[in-house]
Amino acid sequence: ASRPAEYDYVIVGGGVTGLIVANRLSEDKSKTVIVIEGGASVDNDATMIPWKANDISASADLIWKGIKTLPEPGLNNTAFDVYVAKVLGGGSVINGMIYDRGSAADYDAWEALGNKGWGWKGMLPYFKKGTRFQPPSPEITKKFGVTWDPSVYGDGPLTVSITDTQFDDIKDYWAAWRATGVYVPRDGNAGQAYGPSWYGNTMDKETGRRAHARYAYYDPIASRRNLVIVTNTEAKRVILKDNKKGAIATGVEVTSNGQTYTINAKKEVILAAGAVQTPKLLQLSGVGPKSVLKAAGVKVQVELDSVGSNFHDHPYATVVFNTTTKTFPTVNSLMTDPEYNATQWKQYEEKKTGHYTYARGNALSFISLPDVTSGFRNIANALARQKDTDYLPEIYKNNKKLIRGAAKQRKIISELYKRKDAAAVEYPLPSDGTYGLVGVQKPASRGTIHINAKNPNGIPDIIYNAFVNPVDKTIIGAGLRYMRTVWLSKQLEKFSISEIIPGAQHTSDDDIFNALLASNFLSPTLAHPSGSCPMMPESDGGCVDDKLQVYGTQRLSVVDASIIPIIPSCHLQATAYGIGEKAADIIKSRK
Ligand SMILES: Cc1cc2nc3c(=O)[nH]c(=O)nc-3n(C[C@H](O)[C@H](O)[C@H](O)COP(=O)(O)OP(=O)(O)OC[C@H]3O[C@@H](n4cnc5c(N)ncnc54)[C@H](O)[C@@H]3O)c2cc1C
Repeated sequence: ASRPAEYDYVIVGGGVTGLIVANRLSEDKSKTVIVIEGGASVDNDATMIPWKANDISASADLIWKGIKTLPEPGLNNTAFDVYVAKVLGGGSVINGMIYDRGSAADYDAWEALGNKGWGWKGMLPYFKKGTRFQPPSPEITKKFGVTWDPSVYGDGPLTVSITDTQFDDIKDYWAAWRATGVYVPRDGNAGQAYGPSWYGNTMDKETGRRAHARYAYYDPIASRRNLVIVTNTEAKRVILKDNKKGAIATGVEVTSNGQTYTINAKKEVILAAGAVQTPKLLQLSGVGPKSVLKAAGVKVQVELDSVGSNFHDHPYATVVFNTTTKTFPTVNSLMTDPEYNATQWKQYEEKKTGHYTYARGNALSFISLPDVTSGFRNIANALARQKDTDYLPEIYKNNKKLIRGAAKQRKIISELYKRKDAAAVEYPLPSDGTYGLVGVQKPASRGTIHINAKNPNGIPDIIYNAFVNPVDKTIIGAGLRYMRTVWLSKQLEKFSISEIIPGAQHTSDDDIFNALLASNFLSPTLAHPSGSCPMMPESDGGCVDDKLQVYGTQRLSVVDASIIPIIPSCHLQATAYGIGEKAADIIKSRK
């Protein structure tokens, strides 16, 4: 109760982007900043020990409960869990810890959609500003041929490191990838995420701990008096007052311990609640599609169909192989050998090194469509030839702006499909190839997030429409056939690899897709929800402009993964860290 109820900046969501913006805005002692976070501040083994990043069940209490998709029409009408972090630090506290940026072409695509300054050149300074690279030891660097480009990291708060625990078998998988002849960048994070590359983890080698957004951006500055973080507090809606120039955001209504109160914003309300919750909050505040708001009994303040449109992620297939190895230790030894486990745990406790500092690996292959298949032009042309209204969600049907924006995206994606310097498929580069992944990096399908008419404050109606656009299915087929050529190459013969799921007998696109579907080995989400309040011109169905302001409003912005117009070909956190840094500068420079 002693807390003031008015701040210059009210930030909703203390996740990756929210905490970066909070840190940077509160650098100016004359500005007051509050962050409203639904989760708690938590440190436990699951959030601190890198190896635990492999075990999502260990952090099961740190997600928003019960969030699921509606039945997905492209996936046998199955409903899927949607993992959304509920903890101070957001997704970075529970994610897989890999730090990888997209290729230059990915961000240039954002700029091509009309977002000035959001291309690779505009993003790189912010990627650098946020990060500090901790290399592996000289011995490990030499033994495994690890490469990186120090010029694309800076001296920032987030440590990105490659652990000295690597497993010998990865050398064979690297050899198999090299033998394909694809381009091998020195560091995919230098705008060259096409080809196999080493990548760091969000980890601090000095402490052996996961480095997350709270660890990097809040703990070191927690004593600032002009920055307040309230945890276990949920934002319910943004308060918007009518104004001649559009609805003006004056504060946020929150609940905590059963009490509801308002926190006023003198300068700006900044939404950083993530790509699932931000569109919900906007709609509960009266900003969104009229039909959705009316059905839910919410008064329309700003009619904006783009809120909750353009929703997408990286849909993927899990592929299972039989492999054998005589090597010791392997990545699995911690689980299979109690004695080894005990020595590794001791080493971690005493020196903060060893197997427990290994998260989910340090190498990934992002591969262009021309490298994946000689039929890349047919796929690109099939997408380009689709009608502007094909395969789009209902809300697009009568909205010329949404259709126009979707058509522009489709054109850009089909061009990216023809380029060798932009990736269409992801394959982790493992030290054990038992579980493979074929990840669709530039999906053409689009979904929506809309508040539920019967229970607007509850779980929203979430649908990815994954694989509804047939082009995405084709990419799974082509992607798997290409992966087989790598996994069955001479370089990997010693592992006696054979395919179990979907099974080598399935060779056509349809066959592969249907077999994966029948085994439940397809998913619409790699926990990279994006795009649900896209940054694009308003006339193209955008939700925020390139200064991150919500159309039709004043003093209201979005800074999280919702603004991503087209998902980059990479895991998402590095991009979210970059967006957070850039967003802070944009907000600071407002007149
Ligand atoms: C399980 C999982 C695994 C992942 N694996 C990887 C990976 O290996 N590599 C990678 O690069 N990326 C990964 N990601 C994705 C990455 O973590 C996210 O892209 C990133 O965190 C997005 O940042 P954000 O700021 O948009 O949202 P978040 O970091 O999710 O932050 C949003 C915050 O807002 C809070 N919030 C939401 N609604 C409200 C409300 N109404 N009131 C108050 N607070 C609210 C949430 O509790 C949360 O803390 C993973 C994500 C998850 C969940």
